[in-house]
Amino acid sequence: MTEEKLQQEIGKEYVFPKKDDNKPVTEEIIKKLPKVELHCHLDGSMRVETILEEAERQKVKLPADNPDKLKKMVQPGFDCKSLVDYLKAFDITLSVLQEEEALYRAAYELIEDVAKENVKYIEVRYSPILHQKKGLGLVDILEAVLQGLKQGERDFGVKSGVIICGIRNIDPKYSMKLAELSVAYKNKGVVAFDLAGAEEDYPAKEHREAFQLVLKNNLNSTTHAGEAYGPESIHQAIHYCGAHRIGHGTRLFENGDLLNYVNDHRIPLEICISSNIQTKAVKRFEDHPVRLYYDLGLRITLNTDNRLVSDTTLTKEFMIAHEYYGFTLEEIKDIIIQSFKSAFIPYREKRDMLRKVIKELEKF
Ligand SMILES: O=c1[nH]cnc2c1ncn2[C@H]1C[C@H](O)[C@@H](CO)O1
Ligand SMILES: [Zn+2]
Repeated sequence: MTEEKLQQEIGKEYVFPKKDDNKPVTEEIIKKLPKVELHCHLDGSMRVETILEEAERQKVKLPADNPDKLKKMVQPGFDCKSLVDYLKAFDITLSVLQEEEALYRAAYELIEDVAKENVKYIEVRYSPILHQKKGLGLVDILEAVLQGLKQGERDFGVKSGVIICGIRNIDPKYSMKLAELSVAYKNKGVVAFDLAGAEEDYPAKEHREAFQLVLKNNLNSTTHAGEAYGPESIHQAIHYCGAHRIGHGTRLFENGDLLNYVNDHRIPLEICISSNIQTKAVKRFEDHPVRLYYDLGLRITLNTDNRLVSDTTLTKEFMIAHEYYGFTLEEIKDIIIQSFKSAFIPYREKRDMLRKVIKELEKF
């Protein structure tokens, strides 16, 4: 999109600012910065070795029996054609996530993994209804993950919250059940309700009853939107479902009026750059609107989406932000602070956490 076209769309004069912060940005530094992750799917972020071991333990047949081959099958990479194509990888991860032991392990290991890159707080999302193939109940599926996360916090010091996902392409009556589960676990580990899955042909407003229940019970919500469909999808997420944050929001720039609304209301965007290139939300890294969003003052956060499926880490995502869009160290620290501000943590607790984080960030 040309600069002129952008200005027409956004309805305000847009000037690309010059940045004169010359501090080096290296993987080593980014890894050490205290970070927060708000958009990370449990079933997309397992270790490949764990999938193999769990398959053996549970006698589940996988389409490949060694880590390299299996990786190729669960990492669609940049040749992936669409979101629907990308989501096929989850058939494999979900095949070994149908027992409490495996759910506990996946949650625990995710905390161990993110601790290695100094993530201080993570919101882990998944959809319990996708884990019922062996007959587990929704509460057991949630408890297993909560226990894994808690043990992870004890061992590695990373705090976390669960976001429960309804699925767009599954009957909305199940979203309602998941919304009820989310409300029942409010202040007991669940921090929000979300809607994931195939976006095109499955509008969020079909699930608005679930969102209404969540809202009326004073629980947070976020919605995947503007990833495989245009800004109309983001409009629905906000105005029909009352989403407090937007998952991706990649195509928000196509509607300047809505973009201004999102900006004015400080609605955070959970941006996942690598995932967006893979699902073809944007064609090339160069085309991603993250720089534009930041410069316009939108509240943005950087995330992995799926550590295994997208073959990434939060450190990698920040390095991409630096290498492709010129984010400086000061800007990266600013995004980290914005991310903390966007977390679904009670205000006073968040304020205290933020103070500590800012002190730590000042050392870099
Ligand atoms: O980027 C995504 N967009 C929409 N749905 C997604 C994305 N990543 C994962 N999912 C789906 C697949 C998982 O099974 C489900 C719950 O984590 O959410
Ligand atoms: Zn996602």
